[in-house]
Amino acid sequence: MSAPELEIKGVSRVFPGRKGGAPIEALSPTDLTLAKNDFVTILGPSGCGKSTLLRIVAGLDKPTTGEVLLEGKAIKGPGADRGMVFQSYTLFPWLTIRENVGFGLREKGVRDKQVREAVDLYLDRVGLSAFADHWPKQLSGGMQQRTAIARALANDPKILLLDEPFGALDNQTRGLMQELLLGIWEREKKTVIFVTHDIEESVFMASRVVTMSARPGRISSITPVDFPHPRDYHLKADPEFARLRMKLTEEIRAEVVAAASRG
Ligand SMILES: Nc1ncnc2c1ncn2[C@@H]1O[C@H](COP(=O)(O)OP(=O)(O)OP(=O)(O)O)[C@@H](O)[C@H]1O
Repeated sequence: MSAPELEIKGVSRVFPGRKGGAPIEALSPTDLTLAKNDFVTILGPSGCGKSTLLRIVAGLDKPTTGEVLLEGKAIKGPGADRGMVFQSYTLFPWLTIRENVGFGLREKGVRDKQVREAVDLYLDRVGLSAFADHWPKQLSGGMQQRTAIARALANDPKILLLDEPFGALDNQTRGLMQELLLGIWEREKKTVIFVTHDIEESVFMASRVVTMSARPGRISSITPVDFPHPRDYHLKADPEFARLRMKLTEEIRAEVVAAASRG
């Protein structure tokens, strides 16, 4: 295996209980290592700590124990080396699509010409060149998420962190977005962590599917997904794809049933 790109080592998170209640162990000590160009999807029932783990990797939250290393360096806070895309549309409404995509680069003091080149390149990659001068509110949800992906990529991060990025989209748009993101990943070879509730999506996108169980959140399985690239929607009809989807459905189902019986 090549040198690890990201190492999650013994990372846990305990939140203080509300109003004197018992503390909440959102994440029990967790280890996960990603190689460069890995595409890991994280799948699990609601409340199993997926977002907590992603926020810690992003540097938006601090672990109670453990540490996260990116290319051997401990993560201490948010940084341009990690690009985030959330489920809710997070574009700046007062900036045009072009200005949104170029925002991070401008903040870093990159020269205008380079900003323009990067913005043009990534708007082209997500198919939004014709909308560069529109405002976010003039775009559909899918187009806003494409802009958010272009914005994350324009900063040339080492790793992309996506928290249910297609969760609010209709099924058709979602399928197209999956192919679009995979196409970009196949080309750019970024390292990706992608949180989703959707089992089919988790298999379609991933090199490895990590499942998590709740209370306290922990990794319950890691499933390699070896289908070749480029992948397109025909893969979803493949018998081996159906077998993996069923295996994960059963795992997650058992988790949800167990969590419900714990009350
Ligand atoms: N700031 C906080 N304070 C207290 N408890 C929190 C906080 N953030 C998360 N939790 C709790 O930690 C647990 C894990 O939450 P988290 O949002 O990471 O789960 P998740 O798997 O991403 O859920 P979902 O799929 O519903 O988004 C939950 O029980 C949640 O209520």
